[in-house]
Amino acid sequence: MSPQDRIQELTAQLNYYNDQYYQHSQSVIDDFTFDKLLAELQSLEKQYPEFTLPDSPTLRVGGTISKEFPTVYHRFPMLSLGNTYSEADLTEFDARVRKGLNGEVYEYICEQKFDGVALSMTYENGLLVQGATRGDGVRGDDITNNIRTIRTVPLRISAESLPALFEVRGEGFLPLAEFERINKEREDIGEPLLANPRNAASGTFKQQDSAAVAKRRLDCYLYSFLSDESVFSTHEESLMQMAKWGFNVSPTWEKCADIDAVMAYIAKWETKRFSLPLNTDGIVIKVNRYDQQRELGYTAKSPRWAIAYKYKTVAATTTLNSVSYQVGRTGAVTPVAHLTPVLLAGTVVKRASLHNANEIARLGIMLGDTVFVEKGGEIIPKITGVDLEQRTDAVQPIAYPTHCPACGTELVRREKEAHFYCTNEKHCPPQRQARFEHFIQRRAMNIESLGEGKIELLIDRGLVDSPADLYELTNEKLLGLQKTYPAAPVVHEDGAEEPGKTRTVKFGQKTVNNILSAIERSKAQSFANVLFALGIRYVGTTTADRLVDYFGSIDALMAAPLDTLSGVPDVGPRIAESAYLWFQDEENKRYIDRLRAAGLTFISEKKEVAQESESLVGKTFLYTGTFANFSREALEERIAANGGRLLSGVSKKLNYLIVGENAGPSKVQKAQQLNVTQLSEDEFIAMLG
Ligand SMILES: NC(=O)c1ccc[n+]([C@@H]2O[C@H](COP(=O)([O-])OP(=O)(O)OC[C@H]3O[C@@H](n4cnc5c(N)ncnc54)[C@H](O)[C@@H]3O)[C@@H](O)[C@H]2O)c1
Ligand SMILES: [Zn+2]
Repeated sequence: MSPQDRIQELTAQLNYYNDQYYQHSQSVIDDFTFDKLLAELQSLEKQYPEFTLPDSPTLRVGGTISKEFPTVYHRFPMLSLGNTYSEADLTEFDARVRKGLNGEVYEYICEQKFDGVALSMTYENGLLVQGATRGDGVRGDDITNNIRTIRTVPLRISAESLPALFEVRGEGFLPLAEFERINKEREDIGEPLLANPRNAASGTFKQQDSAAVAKRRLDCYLYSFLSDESVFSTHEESLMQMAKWGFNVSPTWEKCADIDAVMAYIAKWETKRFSLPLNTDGIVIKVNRYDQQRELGYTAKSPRWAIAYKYKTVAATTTLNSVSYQVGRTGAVTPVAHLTPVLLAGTVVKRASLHNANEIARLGIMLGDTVFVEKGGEIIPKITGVDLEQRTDAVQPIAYPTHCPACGTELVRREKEAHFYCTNEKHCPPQRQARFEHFIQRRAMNIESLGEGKIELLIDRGLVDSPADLYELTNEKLLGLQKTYPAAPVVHEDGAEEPGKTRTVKFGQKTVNNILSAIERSKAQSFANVLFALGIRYVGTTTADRLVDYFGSIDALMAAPLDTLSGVPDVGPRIAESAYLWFQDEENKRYIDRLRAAGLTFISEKKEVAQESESLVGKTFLYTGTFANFSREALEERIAANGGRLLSGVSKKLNYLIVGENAGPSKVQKAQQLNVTQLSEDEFIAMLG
């Protein structure tokens, strides 16, 4: 292929990857390969500048702006960072810095390279007025409402030394624990899993509904402070002061006197980074003094005073010994790879998820193969490929089961889905067990005292088959039950196995009392909780809330035609069909009858709001007009959830009138006459604390 053709090919390919990555939050290839292709293009363009295309990805900073959000111009451009995977390049970077600074003494600040989404936040007179994405570096998306949902981003900040106008920048991310929680929930209701925390964060920030964004607890680490006034003289000062002001600064940064100290920092964090609450993909090295940063300046894409060092993915090779199949709550069958134990980034790995049959086919993997396992930030490592050179004649194809490994029912594959399913929903043992676990969780019936193997024992002894049976348990049936379970073996770093401790589940009087009272209390759980507890595919807590708001009772819901169901806000045709079919099933109808007879709640009462804080306790409120961040309901909910009281009109008893756009003039006037304090929307938000 001629250089010109190759340049054309790479440009098209990389532009496609960039578009998928920044606009659609999808990684089609891994970062290392992406960076290699980009470097190849860069070097070809250097050799043959005449072939550089006008839309070359080397000319711009990553993402573009999207149509859905208002566009904002950055006061200071948001650049990318030069990056490298080699220490030799770092030494070169250091040499360039030394040369650029003409023999002056300089220091570096090393930080983690957080793997998320670059965010910019502008504060005016201490108030957060704008939050934006990096976009193309010059203009980004105005996602202020979404950024406001990040609890660690202060909505208002007051300190004497703060300039009237300043900007902070940082990385928005989805903490790993939150990512796992969301995926667990998605698995529970049968939704496809999110691929990785970075793409999930980027996708979340692009959502239009900030209430949905708020449900995912995003976070943000700040790493830069910008203002026209010169507030600091070093990056170090800015990090320390931002933390003091109450911004969320990760304490992982360090000052390094020279490039050797930088190398030591890199070595230190190579595996330690896996203990951080978020994914990182390297280290960012910055010259500490601002005057020296200015001296070194910028290229079109990135600062000359900083560079990112990226870690190569941590991989190991081991042998695939066998594959077992797990059946989840919704009947989805997931293959699990059993490996010869191998040490990977400080932990012993002996199992890896293979996701589904497609993944096995894609990898072309066979039993006995030598496989590559990689550790991303996720807790379960993944198999990324096969070392074909090591393949022997002894390998065996992986025989994907045609029948459920747990109950023998023939597996089916639904249209457009990657998983095979066992359809024996009610009686397949792992599905039944998972159905109970779903039922007793806090967000459902909250009978968690039945956790940790107790359900297993009840099922074992034939005391329960359906969750409705829980309501027929008695002291006599439970007291004294006992079973000892063999425990999983413990694997050491050298691969040696040791039998684990056995586990005994025992129902003493205290345990039985706890269980029976939790079961009794569960009858008071709200209709939304009960609806979620039923375990209808795709019906998560949010959908359950919507359905309850709309129908108010199980009878209305069960009588609803499919069309009505799919017309409910946030309930699409897919969820509607799943719910509709579930309620048509005779066995499900009997199940509901039994739960109803047991006294569970199947009708909604006035909506109760969960308490958020006591910041408004003892204060009374009224609002007028419309608001950027709240619907009327949401505003009323915030007042109640923070302990405030809503009044129905302006009177002497009123403390605050919250004034929005197009406020009613009579209310405002009366409030003025009675000396009632008026609040803007932002001021109200700040009061929430
Ligand atoms: N896999 C794919 O398909 C694909 C596609 C496009 C881009 N990418 C990846 O994205 C990279 C390009 O992304 P980019 O332009 O955002 O640049 P980058 O990831 O190389 O570095 C710049 C970004 O680093 C972030 N950052 C994290 N911690 C920081 C800290 N402590 N200080 C300063 N900045 C910090 C900021 O968001 C900043 O914008 C590529 O190198 C590639 O690895 C992958
Ligand atoms: Zn089964």
